[in-house]
Amino acid sequence: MILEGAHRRSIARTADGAGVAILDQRLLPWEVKWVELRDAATAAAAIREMWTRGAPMIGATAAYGLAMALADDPSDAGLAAGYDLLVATRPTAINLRWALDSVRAHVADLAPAERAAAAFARADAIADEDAALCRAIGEHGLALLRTLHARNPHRPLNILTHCNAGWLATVDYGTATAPIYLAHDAGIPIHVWVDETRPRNQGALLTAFELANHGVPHTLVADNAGGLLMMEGQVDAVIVGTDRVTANGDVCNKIGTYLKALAAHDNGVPFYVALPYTTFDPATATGADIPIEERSADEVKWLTGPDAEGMIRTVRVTGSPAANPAFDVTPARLVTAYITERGVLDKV
Ligand SMILES: CSC[C@H]1O[C@H](OP(=O)(O)O)[C@H](O)[C@@H]1O
Repeated sequence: MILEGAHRRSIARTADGAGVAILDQRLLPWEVKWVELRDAATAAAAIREMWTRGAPMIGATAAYGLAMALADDPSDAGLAAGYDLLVATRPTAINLRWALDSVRAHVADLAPAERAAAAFARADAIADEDAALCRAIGEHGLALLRTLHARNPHRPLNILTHCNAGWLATVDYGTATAPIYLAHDAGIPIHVWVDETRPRNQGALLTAFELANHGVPHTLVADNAGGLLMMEGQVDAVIVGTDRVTANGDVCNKIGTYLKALAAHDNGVPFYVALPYTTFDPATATGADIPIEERSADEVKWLTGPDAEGMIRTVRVTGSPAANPAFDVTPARLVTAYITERGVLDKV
């Protein structure tokens, strides 16, 4: 099912203002289902179990989750318990901690009776700011894509992306996809190679869904195809999102990103990382210091999707042991530039 319109806001306050509505991304693209989160425990489950995902998106969700915690218990103990519950959901994306720290700082000195409303207001501001940041990333990235396309103006610009760094991973526009959307809308012929992104298949299920919804030409490929495509000259640039960029510019992103960066470096293909300031972590020195989330081995061993009758089923591919690191680290030396809301920077 295609959503009406193209990119859109992926989180919104409920009508009564007491909760938030998010898309259950585990069901996409087969079913478009908005679910309401009305307490901190449900918000934590939504993040931990990846009903919703993407660094800025889990930051916004956690911010609202802390506001809901304070609506239930505005005491210092309630603030601490809500913070601890939500910050423990996923360790790698710095946006989660950044957003929780921001809300906590905003309310800590307030009287308990004032905390929930102030926390919701701060969460609203975080969400609105993210949409604006991603739009600005798109504007700066658009200028870059115009320059790249001018080198071969008689054919579409070919971009490869990994995982989903789209409007589903943020409040709107996306980070890696924002320049793609704006370039398409500006009439620049663009085509996207979409890495399927095993094992959670965010590319196959989410990025392909987003691009189809926006009418952007794209081709789904196996994660291992990117190196050949670059060697054959079929990729003009790689653009990815990120979950954390450290003080020295190392980039933590979905598992497999590092291998794309190596292939890009070996083939002289520019490798760009798109991020808002909320994903930059100057307090962490290098990528070696980032906690890499290890998710359930079942994500590698099981597959979920519609059967011939359209029923969503999960099947086990193997009974063998499996390992499932969810992220890797691309050294700064392999990054051509960072596409940010402040511009395209050769270092952060
Ligand atoms: C714009 S942040 C997107 C970033 O988050 C994804 O991770 P996950 O799907 O596990 O939340 C992936 O690393 C994307 O690049």
